[in-house]
Amino acid sequence: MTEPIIETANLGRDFVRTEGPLLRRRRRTVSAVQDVGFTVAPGEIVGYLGPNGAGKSTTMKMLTGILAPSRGRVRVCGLEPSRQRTRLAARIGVVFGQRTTLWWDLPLRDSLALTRHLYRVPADLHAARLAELTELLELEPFLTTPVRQLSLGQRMRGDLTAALLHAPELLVLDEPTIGLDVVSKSAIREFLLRLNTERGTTILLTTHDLGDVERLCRRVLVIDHGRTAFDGDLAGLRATAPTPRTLVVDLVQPEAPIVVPGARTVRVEGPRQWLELSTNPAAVVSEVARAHRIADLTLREPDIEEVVARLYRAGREEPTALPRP
Ligand SMILES: Nc1ncnc2c1ncn2[C@@H]1O[C@H](COP(=O)(O)OP(=O)(O)OP(=O)(O)O)[C@@H](O)[C@H]1O
Repeated sequence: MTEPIIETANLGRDFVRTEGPLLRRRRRTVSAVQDVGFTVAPGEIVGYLGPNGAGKSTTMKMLTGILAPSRGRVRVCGLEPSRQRTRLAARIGVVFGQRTTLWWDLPLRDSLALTRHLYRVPADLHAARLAELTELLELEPFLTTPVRQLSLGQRMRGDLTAALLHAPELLVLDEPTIGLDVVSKSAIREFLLRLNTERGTTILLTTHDLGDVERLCRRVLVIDHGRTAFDGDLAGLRATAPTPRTLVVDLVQPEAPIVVPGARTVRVEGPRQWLELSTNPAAVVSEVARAHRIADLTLREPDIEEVVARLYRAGREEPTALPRP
């Protein structure tokens, strides 16, 4: 069996916070990450999901060596991140969507040249990789533009290039498409897919954008309150937190809310009605068609956002019953 590229077990990290009014300040220990355990094999794309404050960034920081764990085990590329940070930096690429590692005042090309020195990449290798990434990420039009003048999408492409010039085995991304428009998001996603399939680069990403998850992640890890709450594929996640499918009915003309067995009309807008299904869609469709004049019908699968939200709610109601694979 191949060695995992990421390995964590019983991983935890506490922070001491000072709280309360000035004269009665108290120190309180909070566990940002309580008990996280998962492994990632080379070549996987894994989405690391969870609500705000669940512990995603803290985990990422432990994986990349920025933070030392308070307890538990973490190995990345066979190294202990916080103790072997420099060696690890040569093997992984990291992009935090809301921050840039590029030099703000330099043209993108010069900023990327400095990155080469940082990672001690030989000049010819750097030139070849830069040419390849320039083509894949379409950097040419803005290579001479100072980083501060780049759009968010252009800067993200620059940051990805900087993270990949030393050809890392693992790419760790924290919110890689945050704030980007639809076209830029799609360009980044397609690029990441190619990187994974053509170069075999392993990718671990946090995201609140469920389009990222649906397009990229064959596997998702859900973290809630600092613990691994789910580890599996999207279909498994959907099955874990069953969320009804919706039948969208376009009637020929507006009508009162439809009443049929096996469905509940949850929304009406003019001639369009949304029916939440609790049974086989075929039965509902034939019943609706029998009793109403229909212009169009669409069956909608539950949005993954809703599925994840249901999983969080389930976790809060019954924390010990969280599904594990
Ligand atoms: N340096 C710190 N000192 C004190 N508390 C911290 C620190 N860093 C994180 N925390 C707390 O730990 C918890 C987890 O934070 P973390 O940033 O890892 O969550 P997250 O899942 O990345 O959230 P988001 O999606 O909002 O980025 C939060 O309650 C946060 O306030």
